Amino acid sequence: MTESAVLLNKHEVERYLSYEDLIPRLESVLGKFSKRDSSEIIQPVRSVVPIQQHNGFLGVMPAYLAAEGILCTKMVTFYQRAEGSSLPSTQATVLLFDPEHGHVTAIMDGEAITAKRTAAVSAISTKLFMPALSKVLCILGSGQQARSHYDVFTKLFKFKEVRVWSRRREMAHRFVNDLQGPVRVCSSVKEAVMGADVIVTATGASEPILFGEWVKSGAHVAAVGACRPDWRELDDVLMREAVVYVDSREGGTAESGDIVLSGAQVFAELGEVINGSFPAQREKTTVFKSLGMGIQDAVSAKLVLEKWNSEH
Ligand SMILES: NC(=O)C1=CN([C@@H]2O[C@H](COP(=O)(O)OP(=O)(O)OC[C@H]3O[C@@H](n4cnc5c(N)ncnc54)[C@H](O)[C@@H]3O)[C@@H](O)[C@H]2O)C=CC1
Ligand SMILES: O=C(O)C1=NCCCC1
Repeated sequence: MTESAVLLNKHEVERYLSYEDLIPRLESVLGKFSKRDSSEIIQPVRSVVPIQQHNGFLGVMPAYLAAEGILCTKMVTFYQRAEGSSLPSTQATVLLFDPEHGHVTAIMDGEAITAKRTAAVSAISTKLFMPALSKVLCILGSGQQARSHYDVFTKLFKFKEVRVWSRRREMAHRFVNDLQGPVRVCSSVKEAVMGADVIVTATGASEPILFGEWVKSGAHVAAVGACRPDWRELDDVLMREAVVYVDSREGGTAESGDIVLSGAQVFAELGEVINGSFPAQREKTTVFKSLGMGIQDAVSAKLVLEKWNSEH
């Protein structure tokens, strides 16, 4: 008879998951993943079930990390919501298993994990690729990812100015009213991104909203949305002129409309830069195209469970 699984809600997951603990674990697992040693890590590209009738998708994201003893899967739904909907567009649950015996050890909220680990990975890309002496951060979007990116970026980096643009101006104001620091609300994407050193795109857009002609040469773009092969956030000019990094080459090729439809070449994975096998071309305009990976959820969930265990 196995012990019953630990159940952790969003509030608990948020409390146990700190960026200080998470970032080094993500760097380490991204580096390991890029070595493609299948005796160490198994993580297929996620399976996605379209729910066409309701403008949604269900993604299943399993991962096994042998050395760490982590067996995990996240189930995530993502919907294109009507503007003003009060429902979150991304919802998720994470299951951890005992790899030796196969039973479930923890069931936890995956929304907080998805928000924090995605922002933490973007922060890793920004640390590697942002221009020296970066002063201006711009965030496009005002949802869950915009918020987690704001939190970690302003914690880790010293920007002099933060700008935000959202499709509906009142949503941008609501976003800003919830924050401690000063943020400038911009009325167009162009106004928001002109001269910015670091740009985060975290929207539900399916057509390009960010155009290369507006992006300062040498800027870094962390592109988080457009996770379907026919969706875009970035235009062809930006995709073709920038040095493109991804979290996983397989994910980028299968799921990113920005990569597939622009015909842009992927230069390297984040893990390949972390391992030193590819350079960080900091002096060039760079795009980190994030799709999200099961291994990122797996190390995050393990961290949460470790913290919970240490208190119980
Ligand atoms: N790369 C990754 O690992 C992950 C990516 N995502 C993706 O990131 C994006 C943001 O996710 P959340 O913050 O959870 O969503 P959210 O619903 O909380 O926020 C979405 C934001 O995009 C804006 N938006 C929606 N449609 C738009 C359009 N057509 N043009 C411009 N803005 C638009 C909304 O007004 C809102 O500000 C989504 O595309 C989601 O699928 C989400 C989780 C992980
Ligand atoms: O990695 C994830 O989790 C997601 N990626 C893209 C779509 C929403 C969830």
